[in-house]
Amino acid sequence: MATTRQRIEPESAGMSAVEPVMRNPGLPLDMSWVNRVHVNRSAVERRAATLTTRRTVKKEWQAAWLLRAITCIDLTALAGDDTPGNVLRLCAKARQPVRQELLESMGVPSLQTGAVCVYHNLIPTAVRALEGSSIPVAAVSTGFPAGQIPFEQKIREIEASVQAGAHEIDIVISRAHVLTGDWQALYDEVKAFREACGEAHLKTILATHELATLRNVGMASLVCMMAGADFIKTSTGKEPVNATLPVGLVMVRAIREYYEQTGWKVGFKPAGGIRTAKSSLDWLILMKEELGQDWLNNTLFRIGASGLLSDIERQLSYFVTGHYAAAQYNPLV
Ligand SMILES: O=C[C@H](O)COP(=O)(O)O
Repeated sequence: MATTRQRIEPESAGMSAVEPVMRNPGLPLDMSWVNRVHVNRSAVERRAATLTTRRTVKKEWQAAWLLRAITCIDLTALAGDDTPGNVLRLCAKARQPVRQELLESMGVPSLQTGAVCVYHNLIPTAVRALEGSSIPVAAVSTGFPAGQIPFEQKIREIEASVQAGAHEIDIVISRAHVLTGDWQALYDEVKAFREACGEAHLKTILATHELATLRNVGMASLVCMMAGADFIKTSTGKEPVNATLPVGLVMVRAIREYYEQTGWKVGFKPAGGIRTAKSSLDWLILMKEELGQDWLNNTLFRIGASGLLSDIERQLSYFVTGHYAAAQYNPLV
């Protein structure tokens, strides 16, 4: 039975109104800036390792941060066996990510995830299921996850997804452009994707594990932002290694530098393999420490995850009741 615990203030849970962020318009490719990117791997690894040990988030604050993490989740179904039925359940979960009795115990009237993320063919199902809510539908695109389809086909896929009602488009970059050092080709590709998106927001997936070096990750981050990316995203969730804190650190430092140089705020989305409440807190800590409060909301931060919500709900249930719910009472999302 849920008992009422410390009330969670909406602001600390990231549920108060957030100033709209003007979209990054991009700028001409500046190779002198891109070539200046240098990454000291051991310094990055040291900083990533200490980031999450220097700051701990306890009790009420932890519950507030977990609620905030939920508001930032791109709740994802990207499997070969996805069906309209799965996506309907996913959308219901996006509307009500945590049991109402738990929310009431924390004094939180309502909560929803940042977005629902699906393959192109399931956009209409998601759009219908989310009607009347403010939850955007994100679609993966451009031959996700490998991106090994012709350029024209990629453009048509983006246009078709926007036409079908997607508000956000998660594209994969051509890793070959990075691996061959053809930064102009990467810039041109992402700029064309941004144009094809129109009003829909563009998230550029770097698939960092396939970019060979952290320097390439930093350079690709910068080129995508120059080409007009609204978000830079770590991974597809399909690489052998997906979101890691060192890679995230390189990417958020690139975001910070881009902001300092241009005044434009670009969002960040770690994705792939994020399954525990503790790891969602680690990513929030990274954002707070490196980019500050402005990035701690779902206009500038998303977590791409298919299997994170159930652990967060389990931890919130513990916070409210003082014990963990038996496995059969935990949701399967
Ligand atoms: O963009 C989101 C990722 O594909 C999700 O990856 P995941 O299934 O490992 O959580």
